[in-house]
Amino acid sequence: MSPIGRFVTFEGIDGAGKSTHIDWYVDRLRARGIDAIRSREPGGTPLAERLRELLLNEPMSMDTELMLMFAARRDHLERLVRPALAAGRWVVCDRFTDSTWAYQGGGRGGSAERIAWLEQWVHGDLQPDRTYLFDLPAELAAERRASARTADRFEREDEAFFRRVREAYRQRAGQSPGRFLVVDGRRTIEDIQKLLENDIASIGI
Ligand SMILES: Nc1ncnc2c1ncn2[C@@H]1O[C@H](COP(=O)(O)OP(=O)(O)OP(=O)(O)O)[C@@H](O)[C@H]1O
Ligand SMILES: Cc1cn([C@H]2C[C@H](O)[C@@H](COP(=O)(O)O)O2)c(=O)[nH]c1=O
Repeated sequence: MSPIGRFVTFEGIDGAGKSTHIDWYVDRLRARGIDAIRSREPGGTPLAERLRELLLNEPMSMDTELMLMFAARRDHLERLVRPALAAGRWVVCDRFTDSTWAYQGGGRGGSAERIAWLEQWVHGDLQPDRTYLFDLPAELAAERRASARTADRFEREDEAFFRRVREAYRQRAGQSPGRFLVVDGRRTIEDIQKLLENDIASIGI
């Protein structure tokens, strides 16, 4: 019997700690003999990475941003995610459509109806099997970002924007408690790793 692929996503406001843990998580899966790949959105394919460059750096309207996010996602799904899952691989992805609900919906105040329509069109019933939401107050995330790197177009948004994004994420997690695991980003890296390690067993190995 062929192995079952799994789709795992990492979510959270910028600076909440996703990138710190995702490589470690993929390594832990591989140590258990799981064929896992890491990807990210926007991005993950040559075309989607080019769209990422634009999305993170080029000024654009809210609607253009929303449509480019989904254009990048469609390419990523067609060329990388769906083939990998069909081959029984695990795809561990830094952000997916929950980011769109949180940033373009919560942060920018975009129409929920449009996001829902695009979500249905672009990926139908495909949803992650597990989503880790790294939850951190906006002011703490801003402090962590400041010491880490140069800000892109999203990271230059003010604290009120990130408070709305965080709230939208928390609402999403409340709507799908079976899919989400909310990780308190204030915990130590070691504590978070223990939590993730324990969780891997619960998602079907
Ligand atoms: N649990 C933690 N405790 C203390 N510092 C942390 C913790 N997790 C991450 N950090 C630090 O916070 C900073 C931001 O973390 P990281 O880059 O992982 O965030 P991110 O959520 O991936 O952000 P982005 O979405 O913008 O890429 C880094 O300097 C990292 O070392
Ligand atoms: C998928 C997706 C992403 N974003 C935003 C969120 C982040 O600020 C950037 C990506 O940067 P990261 O360092 O890789 O986290 O893109 C968004 O607004 N909407 C989305 O759907």
